[in-house]
Amino acid sequence: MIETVNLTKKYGSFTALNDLNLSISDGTVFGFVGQNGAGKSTTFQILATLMAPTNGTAFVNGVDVTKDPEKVRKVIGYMPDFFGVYDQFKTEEYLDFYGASYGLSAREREEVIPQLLELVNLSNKRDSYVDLLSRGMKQRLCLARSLIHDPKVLILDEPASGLDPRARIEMREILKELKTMGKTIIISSHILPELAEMCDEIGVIDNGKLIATGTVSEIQLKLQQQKVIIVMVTRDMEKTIRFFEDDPDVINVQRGSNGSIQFGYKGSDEDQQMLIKKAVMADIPMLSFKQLETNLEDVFMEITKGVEEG
Ligand SMILES: Nc1ncnc2c1ncn2[C@@H]1O[C@H](COP(=O)(O)OP(=O)(O)OP(=O)(O)O)[C@@H](O)[C@H]1O
Repeated sequence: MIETVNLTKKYGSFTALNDLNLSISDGTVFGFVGQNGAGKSTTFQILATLMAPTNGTAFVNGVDVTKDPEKVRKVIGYMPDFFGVYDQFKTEEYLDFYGASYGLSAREREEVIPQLLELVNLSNKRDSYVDLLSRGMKQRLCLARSLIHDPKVLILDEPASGLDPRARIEMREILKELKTMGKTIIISSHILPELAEMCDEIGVIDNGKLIATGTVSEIQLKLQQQKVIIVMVTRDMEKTIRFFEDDPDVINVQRGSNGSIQFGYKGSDEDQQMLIKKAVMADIPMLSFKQLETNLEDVFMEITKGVEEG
């Protein structure tokens, strides 16, 4: 289980993650999709205990990442979106080095490393220098490294980025195999079709905010249909939030600053007129009700691009 609770990260005055709430059950493959700079790597680095959040927290396998990072590290495998330089290592030595750093005995390493090389199709490269591997091979080696201690949870930051179509398919096949092994996987990409086939659920992040979650087809529908509304009230914030939450076309009501409330709306223009009327009749002290000019359409266009174009 992976859970984030109001997860917020600020870099100076810039908010990279804004009140992110995610819940991913055991055994799920969860795709985290968003444009460049949306906040994916920031989320993953917090989940991997490499960075502390500014506010909120996250739980991995029930353990709070801010309170017991050591325990979290034991159950996660993290694949960052960059690959370091390891010119002195051959493939097998590289995995051996990581196995030893995780405290695996020589015997355990001897057993597990050939299995991992087999899983990522690198058995025939065991004696090659890491720096001489192709990009796709390096990515697969990096994945093998993240699996060395048999973690329950995998956090994979753009594992298919920069790969050619064939290497992408290879990566996808390996991930499918990991899914059948029962791992909980959170995987990011800036392209929805890349994740569509292998993920049970998808979350879309934009400007540090989660703007939609669900299955791929649910997401596509939501992003196409959703408007974003901002309501300003002078008082009765809680009552107003409850009022809008009760409407079946309202999604994801969030409290903003200075008396504002923001939510997604999937009703028609007529439904929206009714909603305003009902709000007035319910004595909601609205100063304004405004439909935002959103870039949801841009997000939709960007993340649904074909993989070849991405
Ligand atoms: N150390 C940092 N200092 C300041 N700003 C940062 C820092 N790290 C990230 N950011 C900013 O935070 C935002 C989110 O970055 P993040 O790397 O999480 O995005 P991302 O969704 O992973 O993007 P990409 O797909 O390009 O990897 C970006 O605007 C980025 O410029």
